[in-house]
Amino acid sequence: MDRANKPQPISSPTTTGPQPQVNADKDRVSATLPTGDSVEVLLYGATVTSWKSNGKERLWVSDAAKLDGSKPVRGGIPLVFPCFGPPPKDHATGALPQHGFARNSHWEYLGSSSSESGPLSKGGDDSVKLDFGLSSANLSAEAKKAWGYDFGLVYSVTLGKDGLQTLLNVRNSGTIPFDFQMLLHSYFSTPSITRTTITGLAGTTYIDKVLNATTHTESHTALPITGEVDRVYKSIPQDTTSVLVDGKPILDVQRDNVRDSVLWNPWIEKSKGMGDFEPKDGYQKMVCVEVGAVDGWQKLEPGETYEGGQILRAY
Ligand SMILES: O=P(O)(O)OC[C@H]1O[C@H](O)[C@H](O)[C@@H](O)[C@@H]1O
Repeated sequence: MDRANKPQPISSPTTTGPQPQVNADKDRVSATLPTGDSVEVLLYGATVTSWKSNGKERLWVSDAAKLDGSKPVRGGIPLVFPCFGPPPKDHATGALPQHGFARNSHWEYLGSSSSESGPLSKGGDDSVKLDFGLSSANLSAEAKKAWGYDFGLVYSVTLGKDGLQTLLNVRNSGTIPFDFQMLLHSYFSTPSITRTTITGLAGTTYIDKVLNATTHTESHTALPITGEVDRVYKSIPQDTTSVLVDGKPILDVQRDNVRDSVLWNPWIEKSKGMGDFEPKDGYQKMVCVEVGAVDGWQKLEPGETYEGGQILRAY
């Protein structure tokens, strides 16, 4: 399917009036709603690099992010699959790089569809869904050698009046089972990290990667971010984690069939150590709330599928 080269305005035969617009070229696909809300996805990594809602950019992307396919994008929503972090050496993913291969593989644009129903189309408003695919057949020789399973991924990015949904579908298309982890490594924009708090994690057990991977229980109803944070919250009972500024929500992150979330801000020293993190004080303007399945492994038998993701709502 080589539809990526042609611009693809879409229209629905059942409705009149302004319709969502979709444009695709060989590197990226973008969609804009009549309201002006928009999303942009780079085929490299199927990385969402922009989501504008009510006139505001909601994702943070580093000024030094590589968008040319030479390195995973520092910002937006990189996709982590089939391993999170550095994989354990004695595991089937052990030869893969940190966070796996999905974020640095070239995905195929599978096309768009519009819908008047679904979680982002309340009251019959149009939403637009963009589908992207990656399978063992179009993996680099290097990644295939490191992880030789037969799989198919479909990543659906749906822009609606009420928010953005990103959903990953994983299929085992081979004859032997495999284990995987997945994560949507979202970098959200905030006007000021010192005015930012995170809610919806209280009572949850987390691994603190800054404190030698020790286990703790979250005690804050509204968690301030006052230094480097790198935590894996496991089996979160609440559906939604929210980002607040001055005590008011700016964004809800709703887990969709996944139960874990990583909270990350590199703060001063870690930002200095990342060549693609600019400006160096950019840590003041971002926070990562990353939903996924990263506590242990998901096992897929031949022919089975798994689906998980997030629904984002901006205020
Ligand atoms: O630098 P990257 O490979 O993109 O990883 C960026 C970050 O991703 C996650 O949030 C991990 O929990 C962090 O430990 C890691 O530093």
